[in-house]
Formats: sequence, C-alpha cells, structure tokens
Amino acid sequence: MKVAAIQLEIKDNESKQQRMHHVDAMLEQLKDYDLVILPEIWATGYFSFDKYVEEAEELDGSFVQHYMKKAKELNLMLFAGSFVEREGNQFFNTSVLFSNEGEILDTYRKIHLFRYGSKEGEILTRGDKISVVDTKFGKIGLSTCYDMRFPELYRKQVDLGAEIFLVTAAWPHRRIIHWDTLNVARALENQCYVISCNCVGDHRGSFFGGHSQVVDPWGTVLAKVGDSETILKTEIDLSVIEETRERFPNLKHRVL
Ligand SMILES: O=C(O)CCC(=O)C(=O)O
Repeated sequence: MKVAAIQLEIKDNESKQQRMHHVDAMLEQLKDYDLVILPEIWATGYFSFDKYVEEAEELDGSFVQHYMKKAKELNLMLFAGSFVEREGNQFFNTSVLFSNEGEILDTYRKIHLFRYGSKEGEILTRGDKISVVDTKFGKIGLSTCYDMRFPELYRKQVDLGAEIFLVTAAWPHRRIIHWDTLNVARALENQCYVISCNCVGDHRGSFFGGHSQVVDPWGTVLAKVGDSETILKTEIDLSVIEETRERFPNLKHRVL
C-alpha cells in the first residue's frame, strides 16, 4: 500500500483558495498512491481563529465537494485533513476520509479540543463519536492532533477493530519530542500503523514542527520527514499488523 503525507507549509499571506490550489498541485504528483493524508485546519490555517466562523462550511460545502472530486479523479483514498465545519450555529474541527471512488467513507469531529494557547476550545464544539471505518485496506481509525495525548481514544478504536490510525495535526515545533514519542507509543501499544501528517511554517508567530511520519505496529518509524514543506512517500505492508499481533500478543493479554 503506497501512502503519502502532504506536509504543508502554512503561510500567513496565503488565502484558503491559494492553499487549496497549492495542495491540488501537490496531489497531482501522487496519482499512483493508495492513500494520501493532509494536516489539520490547513486551508484556513490552524491559528487563524478570527477566520474560523467566516470560512466554516457545511459538510456538503465546497471544500468537501472539491476533495471528493479530487479523490475520484486521482483514484486515491484521501484523508483530506480537517476543516472548520458549521452545523446550525455550532462549529467543529472535522476531518473527512474519501474513497478512491469519491465517496465519504467517514467523518470525524475532533474530540479533545486544544485549550493551551489555542482558542479552539472557545469557538468549536467537541465531537462525541469515535470513527473507525472498514476500507479496502482494513479498518482505519481517525483522529486529530491533541487526541494523540489520550491513549484511551486509540484503545477504543482498537476495540472497534482499528488496524491503521490516521492522525491529522497542526502540532507545534516546541513540543515536537512529545509528538515523536506519541506517534511511536500509539503504534506499538495498539499494534497498529500510525500515519500522521503535520503542518510546517511560522504561522502567526507559532512554528509548526513537521515530522509527519509512518510508524509500524512494532513501533518502528518507517518514514519520517523534517520540518520543511515536503511530501512523505512510503509503502506499508498490511500483513505486518496480523504478524505482529500473533508474534507478540500483548493486545490479547489485556486484563483491564
Ligand atoms: O498537544 C499539543 O502539544 C499540541 C496539540 C495541538 O496543537 C492541537 O490539538 O491542535
């Protein structure tokens, strides 16, 4: 399974349309990939809290329609990262997984809203649904950034059958050691692949840390990129999930 993560630089002087245009050009390079993942609130810019309400869209709005078409056109499964979703008078940090046929496989509203140096928790409503979806590549669990600090979410995803965790993020550079550690921890404790995608760049005075990565179910980092804009490209072997779980059955040894 060929996977790619578009580690996007968020530039303050770019509009949502410009960022989408830029990402679309990067997607064109990934036509023979099976799965592509994008970061968190990348089109608006995670720290552009003053634009959240103005740029929010409904689930059938133009952002989702656009990436639905792209997934089909490029014949790839696309985890389009997250966008600010409006439903009635509520707003959510919502990510969407599209099939290569352009269907919405699942959506996920960030459950653990970030409140440390972030206005996310004031503007948005938290999600309350755990997302694990059956795909042609196995069962995939969806999560967002700060969620990584809450192992119980991933255990619940495993209990729902998850084999691959997709993590969309806007994680700061100053806590990148935590990010690296949590990517490995979530993979090895749950014997799942972790495929994560972070932003980079200096956005409104905050530096995103990059380090988008792919970690296998044994906790081995198969691929990791640095802290500048790039596309992480790698291949994963899905048989490793079952093989790891059989060889070292810690998931079966749970007591609690
Ligand atoms: O937990 C952290 O250190 C960063 C979390 C974050 O930036 C987010 O959830 O957007």
